[in-house]
Amino acid sequence: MQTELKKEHENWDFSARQHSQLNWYAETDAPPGVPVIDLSILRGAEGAGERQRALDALREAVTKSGFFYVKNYGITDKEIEAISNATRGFFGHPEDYKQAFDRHEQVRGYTGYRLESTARFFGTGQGKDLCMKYTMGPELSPEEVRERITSEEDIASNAYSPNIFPDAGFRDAWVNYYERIHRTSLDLLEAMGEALNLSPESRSVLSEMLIEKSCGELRFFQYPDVPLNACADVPGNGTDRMAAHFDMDVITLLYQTPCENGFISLEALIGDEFVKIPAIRGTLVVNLGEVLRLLMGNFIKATIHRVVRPPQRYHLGSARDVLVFFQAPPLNARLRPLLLEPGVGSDTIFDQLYREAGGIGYVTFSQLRARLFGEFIRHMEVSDAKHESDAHLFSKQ
Ligand SMILES: O=C(O)CCC(=O)C(=O)O
Ligand SMILES: [Fe+2]
Repeated sequence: MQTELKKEHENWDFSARQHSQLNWYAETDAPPGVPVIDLSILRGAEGAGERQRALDALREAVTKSGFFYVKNYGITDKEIEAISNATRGFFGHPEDYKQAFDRHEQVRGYTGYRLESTARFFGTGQGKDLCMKYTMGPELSPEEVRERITSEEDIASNAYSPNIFPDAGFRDAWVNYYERIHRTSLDLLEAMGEALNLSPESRSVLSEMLIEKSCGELRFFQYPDVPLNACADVPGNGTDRMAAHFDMDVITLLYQTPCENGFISLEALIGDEFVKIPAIRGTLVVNLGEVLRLLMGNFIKATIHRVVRPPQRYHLGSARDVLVFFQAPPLNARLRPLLLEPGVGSDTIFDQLYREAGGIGYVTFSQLRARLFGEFIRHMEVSDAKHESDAHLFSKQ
C-alpha cells in the first residue's frame, strides 16, 4: 500500500514507532524562560508547598515567555503511539485513497502535504506548510451543536463540522486522545486562574470556558525530511516549514517528536529572539493563544512561533510529528473581561466588543471569533500561487 509514495519520496517513512526509542532531548535542555512544570504537582500530588512553587513558575511563564512545558500530564506513551501510528499508517496510503477522507475546507479529516499555508493566512512570509495533516473537532450530538450555533458565521466557522475517520480503530485512538488532552487543557486553565490570582468573579468567567465542551481542534502533522534542495541554507530558499504565527485559541498543548538527527525545528519568539524549543521526553509544549491574551487584557503572552527548515547538513533525519490540541470555548460561551490586579490590562478588540455589547453584559465567543478571523481573511486575498513558487523543490526527494 505504501510503495507509491515511498517511490516518489524516498525518505518518507510511515512506519509505526515506539516513542521510547526516539532521540529525545532531556529536561535540562529546556531553554531559559521556558520551565518544565509538573502537572501532577499542580494536581496536588506533593502537597501545598510544592504546588505553590509550581503555580509561581506557571505565573512567571505565562506572563513572560508565554511558553512552558508540562510533564506528568497522565497520557501514556501507549495512547500517544495509538493515535500517532494509526495516522502515520493512514498517510502511507496512496493519495486517491486518502482523498476520500479530505474535508480540509471544513478543517476536518485529511489535508495533503503542502496544501495549507500558515504564511498565507497570517500574511507572514511565503510558502506552504511542509507537512500533511489530519484534524478532528469535538464529537457533539446534533442537539449540542444546535445549542452552540447562533449565527450564519457560526456555521461558516466549521467549529462543529462533523468528523471523519477512516476506520473504527483510528477513531477510537483519536477520540481517546482528544478527551484526555481536552481534560489536561482544562486543568491547566484552572491552575492558571489560580496562579494569576484572578478574582472569584473572573475565576467563574474562566470556568464558563472550562465546564462546557470546547470547540477545540486536534490535529496531527507529519513533517517528512526536508529535501536537500529545499533546505534553509540554499540561497534563494524560504526558511519556514510553517510560517510565524500566534495561535487563535485559548491554550495550545503540543506533543512533538524529536528529529532523529537532533535538529530543532520549533522556535518561539521570546523577547526579540527566536528561541529553539526542543522535544523533551515526557513533555507537552504549552503556549497561550490570542483569545486568552485578549480576555486578559494583554497580561499573558500569545507568543509568536514558527517551524523552521534545517540547513542542508541536517536534511536527513529532520522528519518530525506533531500532535497539537487547540483549546477554544464553545461558540455560545458568554465572555466577560477577566479582572486582573489593579493597573493591569489594556484596550483590546475584546474590550471594544464588550463596550459595544452595552447592557447585554457579555460577548459570545462566536462574536469574538468572527472579529478575530475577519482580521486575517484579507491575507487570503493574496493568490495561493504566490505560495507555490517553490513547489518544484518538494515534488521528489
Ligand atoms: O509544528 C509545530 O511544532 C507547530 C505547529 C503550530 O504552531 C500550529 O499548528 O499552530
Ligand atoms: Fe501554532
